[in-house]
Amino acid sequence: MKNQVDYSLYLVTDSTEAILGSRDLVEVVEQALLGGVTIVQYRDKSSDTGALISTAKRLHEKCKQHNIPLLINDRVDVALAVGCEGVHLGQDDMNIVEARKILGDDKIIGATVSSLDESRIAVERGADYLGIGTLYATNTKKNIKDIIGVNGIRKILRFLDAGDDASQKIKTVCIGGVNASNLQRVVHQLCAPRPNTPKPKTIDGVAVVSAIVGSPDPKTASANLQRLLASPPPFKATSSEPHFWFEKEEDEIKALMTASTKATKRVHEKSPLSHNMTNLVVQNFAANVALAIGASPIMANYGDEAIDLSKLGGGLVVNMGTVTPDGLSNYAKAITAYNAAGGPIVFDPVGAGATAIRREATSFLMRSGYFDLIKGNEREILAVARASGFTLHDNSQQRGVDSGDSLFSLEQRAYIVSSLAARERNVVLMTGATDVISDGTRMYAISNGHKYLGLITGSGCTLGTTLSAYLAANPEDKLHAAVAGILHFEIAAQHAATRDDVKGPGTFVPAFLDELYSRGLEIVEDRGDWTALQKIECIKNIPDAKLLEEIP
Ligand SMILES: Nc1ncnc2c1ncn2[C@@H]1O[C@H](COP(=O)(O)OP(=O)(O)OP(=O)(O)O)[C@@H](O)[C@H]1O
Ligand SMILES: Cc1ncsc1CCO
Repeated sequence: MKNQVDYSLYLVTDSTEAILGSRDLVEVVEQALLGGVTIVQYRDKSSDTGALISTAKRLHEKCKQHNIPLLINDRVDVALAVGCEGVHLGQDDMNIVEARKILGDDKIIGATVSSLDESRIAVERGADYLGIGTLYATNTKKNIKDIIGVNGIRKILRFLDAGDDASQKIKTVCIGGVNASNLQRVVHQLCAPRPNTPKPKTIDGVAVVSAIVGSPDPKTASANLQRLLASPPPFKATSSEPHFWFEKEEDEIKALMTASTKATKRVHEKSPLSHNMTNLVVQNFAANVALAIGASPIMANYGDEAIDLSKLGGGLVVNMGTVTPDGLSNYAKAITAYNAAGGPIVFDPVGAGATAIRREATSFLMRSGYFDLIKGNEREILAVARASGFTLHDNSQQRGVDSGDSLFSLEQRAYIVSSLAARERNVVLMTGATDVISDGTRMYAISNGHKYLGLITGSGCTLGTTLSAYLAANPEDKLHAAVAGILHFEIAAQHAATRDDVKGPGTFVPAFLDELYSRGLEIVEDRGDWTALQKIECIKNIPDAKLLEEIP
């Protein structure tokens, strides 16, 4: 019986005022059952035993009517008293072996784990499933130590895959901050293909708390999460399934140019908010670039403010150019808010590989949530690839925040960028004289721009600002949106640099702002055409060089 349990939409209850409010928990759970949750865990850390048993009995009645198992968090005695289907034990709760002796083999015993060691021990002690987390920080769970992100969960899944039969067969659910706006990408990221693993262990379910219990309509919220679980995510094929939609490269480029024109028009129509949490060097320049391309900038570094800002339909840039401990916790809050609202986030890991602090900051931010687009120069993207779990066969240490000469060929860069995008299930852009961008499947090299962009500070940062607005205004295809933003930015730079009044990097900056503005207007008013100026190449063949290896 317990082998048939469906862990896919796993409801964990919460009776706190902040989440349940004044509603009756049993009624909320009944609604969730009607909406389609597949298993329920009753979690209540504050009620006394009598109240726990009484609520658990009522919950069990409802669960039985729907043929759904009920587990009790922490309290084996309550599970016994109620006769429900099992328990879920945290690291500080009763040992699994003891619980098994009391409950017997037929009951379900789950365990919370957040490390390889805890997973190994839980399997050895005979847990039926693992609740792996914390995935993302939530308002109820802020203990940073336990936040392991998608990568931490992937590591545990791999570890289980490499273990004995019990390890391979154990069921898994992820927990922490899963909601309707991130559920598909979390599952999608956790199911990313792995080299030499034809059928990798994937997650069996997602545990949800606030997105159901805190919803004013738990039935609809659960049904919506079920629908999201059942439908394919809005992503295209992955890099393990090469998929090109155009037989001829020129057709692909033509489609890209049509999409770019549309994307620029949309930025002007919508004037999306570009919320910048950026470094101290570029604040003013970034705000001016946002205005010049038709977006609405706001420089807002207070993390809690993102809860409101994220609901305004804009995009967020997290740029760690002048990172501080305070900054990091503010970025994490904003990432949580934008992920919850579903707004795009551009991550600019400035100087990512330069110091130990920046390497740790990169890894912390990658654990804090999902980035729709990660952009950086070559060395920064290499550092991000390491933080994502790749080993790179390159020992170069980043020197400053600006990119130096390229370490790799164009094809090698495309390989790195597309591998990272496939693993993160997002878009990755590596800037330089030639930019390389990929969503894990499609790969483009863009050679527009001008060398003056490399001679002023903040060209990469303000490109990030530009991309946040392009992604916000064009959510249906992030790769196309980003290409459009890059073209707008770089073709404007070409125009500016070749003007008679521009004598060098100093006079280039104001001319660049003027040209960003005029190029946008030309497109909007159907006076301009970038087709003749674009220098885009589709990259179809990447080397099978062992440049990157996923950490086993
Ligand atoms: N030599 C060049 N020729 C053409 N375009 C360039 C050149 N160098 C940089 N760029 C363009 O400048 C922008 C920023 O890229 P770059 O790699 O210099 O970013 P970065 O090092 O992160 O910059 P920063 O740290 O100053 O913000 C991109 O649009 C890129 O294409
Ligand atoms: C120069 C510099 N230092 C930290 S951020 C920054 C802006 C360019 O990335």
